[in-house]
Order: sequence, then structure tokens, then C-alpha cells
Amino acid sequence: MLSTNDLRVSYGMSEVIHGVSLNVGENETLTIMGRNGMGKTTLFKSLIGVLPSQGRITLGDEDLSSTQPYQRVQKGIAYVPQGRLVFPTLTVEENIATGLEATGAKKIPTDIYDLFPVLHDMRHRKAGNLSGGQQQQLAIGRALAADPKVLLLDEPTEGIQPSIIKQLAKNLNEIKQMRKISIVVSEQVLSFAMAVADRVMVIEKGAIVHEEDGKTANQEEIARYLAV
Ligand SMILES: Nc1ncnc2c1ncn2[C@@H]1O[C@H](COP(=O)(O)OP(=O)(O)OP(=O)(O)O)[C@@H](O)[C@H]1O
Repeated sequence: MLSTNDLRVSYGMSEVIHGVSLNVGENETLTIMGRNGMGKTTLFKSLIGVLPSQGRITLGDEDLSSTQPYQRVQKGIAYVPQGRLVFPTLTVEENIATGLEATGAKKIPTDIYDLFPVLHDMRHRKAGNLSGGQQQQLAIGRALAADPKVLLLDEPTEGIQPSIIKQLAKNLNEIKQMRKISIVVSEQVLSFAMAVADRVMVIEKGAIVHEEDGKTANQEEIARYLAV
């Protein structure tokens, strides 16, 4: 579905993603694990196109390498950034509606509110008044409004309490089931990653250093990569 080949990303003269090649299959969840500063956010920003990169990025048969972020969204990539970045002064409903611009649809798909009933209950409230977990749900709901083929989530559990993290894992599995989409999620929380991953990759210093099947993954080995 979404693939990269020899992806390289630099800040000025300094290359921080060193030739990453990956592929997420149809209806697959790929979890990319790595400690702070290993390159997860940089990788995601290059996938959605807000950072320039070298190498190839393809979605299905289409080469996206030289396309703009809005074109990638139109073609089916949605991005939930680290820190969520909802629009605090817009209502919940208005936030979700911004995702509709990609498709030109006028109505919020009902499955978003089925998935996150609290967003329906709070649809007229300002997003800035929601808790961190609710804002994360809103950011995911907004991304789903763009009807993506691939959903990218950058460290969705950051700053979220453990009980809500469990719920979030359940939500991601429901989304994959409901929408039959591909999901790429970066994470540092091992339990969350194991609850959602079909496949796990570990990123260290901008390179993929380990990969295995999510269902049979050796958690101790992955935990060693995450230990400081
Ligand atoms: N705007 C920038 N300019 C220069 N270097 C940067 C910039 N943003 C990130 N870096 C560097 O790029 C490397 C990868 O950072 P990145 O934020 O992608 O890592 P990360 O795995 O997402 O970490 P975190 O979990 O802390 O967000 C780090 O060495 C970081 O210092």
C-alpha cells in the first residue's frame, strides 16, 4: 500500500533519516518503535510531505515523491501529528469538518461518532476544553473524515493516562476492522504497540534496525532497544 525506498531526510546539511525502506500492506498495522530523537517524527513528516526527502514514496502504483502534502491527503494519506494539534478555538464538529475538505463531502461520516461517542456528546464544545485523550480521539476523527487509505499516527499515547491508552489501542483495532485501512503508528509504549501491531519495526538513529511479526514479537528484545 504505502512504501518508501531508500528514503533520506536532512535538516540542512545534517541527514537524520538514512535510507529507510518500508512497506505497509493493505489492512495492516505497522508499528515503528524508537526512543526519543531516533527519527520517528522526521520520518512521518516526510511521508506526509511537510519535510522534503530523497528516495521514493509510493501509494499503490502512484509515485508521491514530488507531491505536496495536500495532494498526498487527497490521494489517501491522513496524518495525526505528535501532540495532536487540534484547533482549540473551533468546536469538535468544526475540527472534524476540516478533514472533509480532502474529499469535498459535506457530512461527517457517522462511523466517526460511533467510534468516539464522546465526540458526538461534545460536538458543540470548543476543542481546547477537551482532555488530552479526547483531543487525541478528535485528531483521529478529523483524520478519518478525509477517508484515508493509510492513517499515520505519531506517538498517539504521549501524555495520555494508562486507562485511555488501552482504549486507544482498542479504537485503532476497530478502525482497521471498520475501514479496512492501513495504519502506521510510531510508539514508545510497548504494551500499546503489541496490542495493535501486525508488524513491528525499530528505528535507531534514523535507520530501521529490527523488524518482526507483531503477533509473535520478542518483547524483551524490543524493550532492550527502547531502554535508555
Ligand atoms: N527542526 C530540526 N532541525 C534540526 N534537527 C532536528 C530538527 N528536528 C529534529 N531534529 C533532529 O533529528 C533527529 C530525529 O528527531 P525526531 O524528532 O524525528 O525524533 P523522534 O524519534 O520523533 O523523537 P521524539 O519522540 O522526541 O519526538 C534528532 O537528532 C533531532 O535532534
